[in-house]
Amino acid sequence: MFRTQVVGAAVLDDPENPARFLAAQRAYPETLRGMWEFPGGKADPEDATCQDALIRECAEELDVDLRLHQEIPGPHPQGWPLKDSAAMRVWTATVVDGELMLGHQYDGADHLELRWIPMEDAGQAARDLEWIPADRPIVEALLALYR
Ligand SMILES: Nc1nc2c([nH]c(=O)n2[C@H]2C[C@H](O)[C@@H](COP(=O)(O)OP(=O)(O)OP(=O)(O)O)O2)c(=O)[nH]1
Repeated sequence: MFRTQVVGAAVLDDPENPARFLAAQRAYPETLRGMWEFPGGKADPEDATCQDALIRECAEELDVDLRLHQEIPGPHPQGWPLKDSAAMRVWTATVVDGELMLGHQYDGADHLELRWIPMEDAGQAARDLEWIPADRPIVEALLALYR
């Protein structure tokens, strides 16, 4: 049992045949600043489900409405283990309303940058990013889904 439930979105450019997915560069805390992650956050007690939490977090952080597709199942029912007794459930998703503020258009407080990452070349571009270490197996699982 993990104390903190985190949820994350692997936002795809196309739900069936994705060429790119979205990565977000964290702005805080200082220990994670500059590292890349899946947009999302902590599920709140007010969220009826993890899916609701993920849609809410992405509306708040990215100002877009997501449709969720499939879960990228982790090794545990609570998803993928992170640090500090937290685990993250991750879904693939697409944007159904709103515009992503890419690159330096992004002016929210949570991230330094949002970037589309190409999935071609066996995911080399994704692997080259400095991910939060706990996210690396999730990135591999995402790439494997569409290989
Ligand atoms: N959102 C997100 N958080 C991740 C990922 N990988 C990872 O280890 N984490 C960690 C970082 C944080 O300790 C925690 C999520 O917290 P958060 O700061 O994003 O959540 P939140 O928006 O609800 O934040 P807050 O209100 O508590 O500041 O999970 C990831 O891919 N996405």
